[in-house]
Amino acid sequence: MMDIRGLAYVVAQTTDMPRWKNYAENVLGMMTAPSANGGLLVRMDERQFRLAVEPGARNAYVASGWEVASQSAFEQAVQALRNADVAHVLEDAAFCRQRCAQQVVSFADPSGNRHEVVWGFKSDFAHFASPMGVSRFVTGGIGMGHTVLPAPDFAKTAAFFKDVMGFGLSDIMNFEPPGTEGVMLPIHFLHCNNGRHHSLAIAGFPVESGCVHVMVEVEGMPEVGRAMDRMRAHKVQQTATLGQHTNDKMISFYMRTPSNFDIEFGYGGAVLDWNEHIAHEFTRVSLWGHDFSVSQQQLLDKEA
Ligand SMILES: Cc1ccc(O)c(O)c1CC[C@@H]1C(=O)CC[C@]2(C)C(=O)CC[C@@H]12
Ligand SMILES: [Fe+2]
Repeated sequence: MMDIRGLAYVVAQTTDMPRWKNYAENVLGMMTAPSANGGLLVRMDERQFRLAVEPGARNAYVASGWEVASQSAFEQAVQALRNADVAHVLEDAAFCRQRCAQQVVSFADPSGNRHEVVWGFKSDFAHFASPMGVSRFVTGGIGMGHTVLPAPDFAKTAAFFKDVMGFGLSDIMNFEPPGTEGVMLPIHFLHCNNGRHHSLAIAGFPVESGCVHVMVEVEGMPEVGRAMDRMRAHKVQQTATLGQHTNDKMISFYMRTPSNFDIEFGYGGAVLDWNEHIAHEFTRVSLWGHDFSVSQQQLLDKEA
């Protein structure tokens, strides 16, 4: 079984690189640098990148990068893929350079989402200086945040993350899509070997862009509010209002990225001790706020 320490990075693709650069710098408040392959490396901390944007044929999510702590942990991860008969590629030196890692193994989960397991990140330890004055993104030992992936083949995908990738179940939500009755779509919130409530969630429905959302976390409530101001100033589509989740206590809002998945921008997520946690099912998305109908409303406003 793998011993994953956190979400190291995510990869997206776009048909409009200048739009992504503008979004990353002026809305998210992250640093950017051009990459060797005509893409964009987006920085949230001292690492070379946490979000890689590649030129592509569509606007979509490409891959999730998962970090293990050492070469032996990497070999153990590859062995877990072999033992489970999962097709995988040990990426070549040029690819590893692109990902700023010593070694990369790539594979797909049973729902077809691409994953990369890496060890040994590269960093120039340049000071993180947000172009929008964001003090700091919360990364480090708990990873860059969380990602929520479509898992239409739900049971197989849940088993894959538990049995092959070593994730643990934090909690469960059975989601009733608005306007439906009796339809229950499962969402599992999963943790790896760090204190973040979830580094991954899987949702039992397909998503066109390849990802439901990626969560990034800042250090204080003013930084969340200032990001909302920038979202409005740049006319970015908001997909949920400010609110606070019941399970990880995160205070966050949601907005669209140029790659058509969402970013959850939050503060104050719980860091848990897994020896004390008890898995449960919750029936309420948020303690307060998080109106996910605003994205629909904005579309209706546009049509009117
Ligand atoms: C319920 C929840 C707990 C913690 C999180 O970090 C988190 O993102 C969520 C929301 C999950 C989920 C979503 O992202 C897409 C829109 C969903 C399906 C809803 O409409 C309700 C729950 C939402
Ligand atoms: Fe989330």
